[in-house]
Amino acid sequence: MARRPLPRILSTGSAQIARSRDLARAQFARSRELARTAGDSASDVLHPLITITRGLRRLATAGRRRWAETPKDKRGPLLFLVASVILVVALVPYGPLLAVITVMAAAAWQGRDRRPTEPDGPDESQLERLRALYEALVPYFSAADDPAPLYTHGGEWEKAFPEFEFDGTGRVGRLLVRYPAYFTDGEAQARARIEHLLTTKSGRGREYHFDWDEEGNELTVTVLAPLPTDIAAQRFVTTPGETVLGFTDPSGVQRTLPLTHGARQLDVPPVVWRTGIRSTEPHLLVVGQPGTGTSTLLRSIALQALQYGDVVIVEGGSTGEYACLTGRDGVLAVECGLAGALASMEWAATETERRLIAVNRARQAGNPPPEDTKRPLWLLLDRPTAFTHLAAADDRKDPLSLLQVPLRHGRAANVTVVVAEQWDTVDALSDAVRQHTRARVVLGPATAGQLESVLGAPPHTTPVADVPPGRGYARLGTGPVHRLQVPATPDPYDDATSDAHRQAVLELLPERTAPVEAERLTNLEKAEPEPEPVPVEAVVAETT
Ligand SMILES: Nc1ncnc2c1ncn2[C@@H]1O[C@H](COP(=O)(O)OP(=O)(O)OP(=O)(O)O)[C@@H](O)[C@H]1O
Repeated sequence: MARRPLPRILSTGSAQIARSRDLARAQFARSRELARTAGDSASDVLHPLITITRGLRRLATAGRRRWAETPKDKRGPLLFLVASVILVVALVPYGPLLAVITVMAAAAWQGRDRRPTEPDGPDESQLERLRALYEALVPYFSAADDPAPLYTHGGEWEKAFPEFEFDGTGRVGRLLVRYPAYFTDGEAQARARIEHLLTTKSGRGREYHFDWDEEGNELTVTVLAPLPTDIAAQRFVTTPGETVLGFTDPSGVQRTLPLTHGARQLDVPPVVWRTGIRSTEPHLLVVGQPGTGTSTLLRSIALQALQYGDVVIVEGGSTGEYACLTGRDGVLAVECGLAGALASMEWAATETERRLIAVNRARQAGNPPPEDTKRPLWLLLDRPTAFTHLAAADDRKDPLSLLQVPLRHGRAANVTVVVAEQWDTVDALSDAVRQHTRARVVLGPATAGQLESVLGAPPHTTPVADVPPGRGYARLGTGPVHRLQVPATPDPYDDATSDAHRQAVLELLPERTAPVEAERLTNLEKAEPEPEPVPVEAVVAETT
């Protein structure tokens, strides 16, 4: 079909608009150029005056400091000496003129710019580093039949590295690498080879971020600053339903969190996990090696959850790391034994069903959800697979199998499940746990394969050799993989805990209400009516 021409009035009108827009842009550029030239000339003319003024200010400050440092009993003689000098200068022929010239010369000398002049380009050792990097990349970024290769031995590295920055130690801090279009940047293995090479050649012991621009055939390598490891647990500025998992890089998230760090106030980018009815990642799985901080993360989550909800803790490690929470307001149970874990999980499954039925009934009657379904309930399970083995040996039900209902219907019933497991037992987790925990955290050292198996995507940063406790990666659903540092939330009953961190955790603990709390769960169980079958359509509606 032939394209119809634009009506004449429209085409001439739009051409005029475009012409006037070009004219305005050119005028704007010209006036900006004029302003810049005028600014440069003014600063050239005024430069001596600026230097002398700066020098006079420095001389005055030095004089004031000298006066303040002089002991009180010596100030009288000093004043007398200064007055005598002024008198002599005033009486000597040309004295005042000479004095003014001397003061101006001294001020000019004092006011000179003392900043070390920045070198125009890289120094010899930095050039050597760039050349070495370039040479190392030649075998990966060249092809025998390339008529104009960007990478050749002894070639021009300046074309391959158009932008670079060095840090204070003389190592590369940021580098823009251009590569030929035929490099297979879509293949994970090809990328990994380049990333590994750049990491080793640019200096080990640091974390690097790799940003591949496939369209532009460019790779930006950035050295990441270490995440702060000593931020103590505290009340975070969040809304109900938000949980701070830890802190990350400023480039990864839009938001910052005001924090207290010792005597200082900081704004730190957080990884915030949203739970509740509208959450797309209603449950969390944390995996790590022993001692990497998984229990610390669960304690941090518990302290935040207790602000607005109730918490049930099931601890398979039996290390007593949650003893500080026992009997606190809102802590329904802290279970370390199989019988207790089974009872808690049975109650949790029944409670989830009860809430679901109540919410569905209210909806069908056109009413808002009842009040007793709104308070968030958190089930925190630390190494629950330990009970799987015990239950099998004792011929009893596996507490993990009871998690199916809270995992499946928890979102609609305001029930959130957090499971922490170690690498060696992670395979023992049920399918339901894997399927419904869409928020994921990996703490401590892990191979690229392990990270991908839990997070579902590789991180864009390199791992460090020495990983501090609480360091790892977080991914919420299908979002980006963030570097993560969990806030220091140690067990306050641990002797190794520092006083400042112990105090920080103790201040966040709710009031102790035991022994009433110890009986609360049992009472709840007794008062619980027999669960009614959940209407199938309603459940489907909730979970989609
Ligand atoms: N975010 C953190 N900041 C500072 N120290 C931490 C952090 N996380 C953990 N630690 C310290 O590391 C040690 C181990 O932490 P944690 O007990 O939480 O690890 P874990 O993975 O649960 O291991 P385990 O199950 O063997 O106890 C503790 O001394 C703890 O204080």
